[in-house]
Amino acid sequence: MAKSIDVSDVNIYYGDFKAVEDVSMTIKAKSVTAFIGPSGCGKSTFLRTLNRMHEVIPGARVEGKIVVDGQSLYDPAVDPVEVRRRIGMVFQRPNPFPTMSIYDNVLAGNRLNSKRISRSEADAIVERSLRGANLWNEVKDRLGKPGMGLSGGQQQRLCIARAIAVEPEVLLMDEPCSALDPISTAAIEDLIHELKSDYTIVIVTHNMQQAARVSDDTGFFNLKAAGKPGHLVEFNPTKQMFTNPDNADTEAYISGRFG
Ligand SMILES: Nc1ncnc2c1ncn2[C@@H]1O[C@H](COP(=O)(O)OP(=O)(O)OP(=O)(O)O)[C@@H](O)[C@H]1O
Repeated sequence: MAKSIDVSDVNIYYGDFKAVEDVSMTIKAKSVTAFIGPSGCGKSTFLRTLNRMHEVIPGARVEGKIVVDGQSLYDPAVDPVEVRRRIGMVFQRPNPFPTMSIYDNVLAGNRLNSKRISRSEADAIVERSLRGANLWNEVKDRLGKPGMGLSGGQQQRLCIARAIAVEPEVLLMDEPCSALDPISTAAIEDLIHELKSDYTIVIVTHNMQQAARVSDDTGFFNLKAAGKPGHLVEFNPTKQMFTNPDNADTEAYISGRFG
């Protein structure tokens, strides 16, 4: 079940350095939300707080509140490992496990999470996930071959299959197309469009056209000055953001006048 995410007054630190300041927003369930903004303004840092990946960095911490469907993510009673299962992540560079077959790559998360999966259950998860990632037809005859033998775009779809195999509620994507050619990028964008009927998707992208094409809502992050924390300048429906933004800095960034 896709979930909404309510973020209130979030500050994010690396040790003493405040990287992101005072972010509040509501990310809608079953929609695509894009984060855009110049390099270093904290988009990836903020994304990683949404599934408690930020805190694996020594000294890193988060203040404020992030609530997923009524449950506070940072409540002491919440298990961060369970959070990362419910809120999956796809990274900039496709990262299939190099020694594993396509089949085992898809199941890697399930094998970490649960006790035993029968062969027929495993087969069903692999097929469902690869179909979900639009990769099944391309790989169904070579499931035992290494995941690394696929093209970059296929590897990224394999990583998406691995992420959806554990049936998360939310999918976080950190520049998922930045290492891909335009055809693979289009395939991933089509896939994002299809996946949003089942998942809440949050994507960081440097590609403004991509944000405009795939997202329903967009958040524009910026820095007040070098060395200052990043902050959320504007969060609005993507259509409005790209045609009639509220903020002059958003308009300057979108029209390519800075960043
Ligand atoms: N592991 C880390 N330790 C300390 N500081 C970090 C770490 N990762 C990021 N930062 C700092 O946090 C700030 C935000 O970085 P972040 O990577 O989140 O920005 P970004 O908007 O995603 O940038 P880009 O678009 O270049 O990927 C930057 O000042 C960066 O140097």
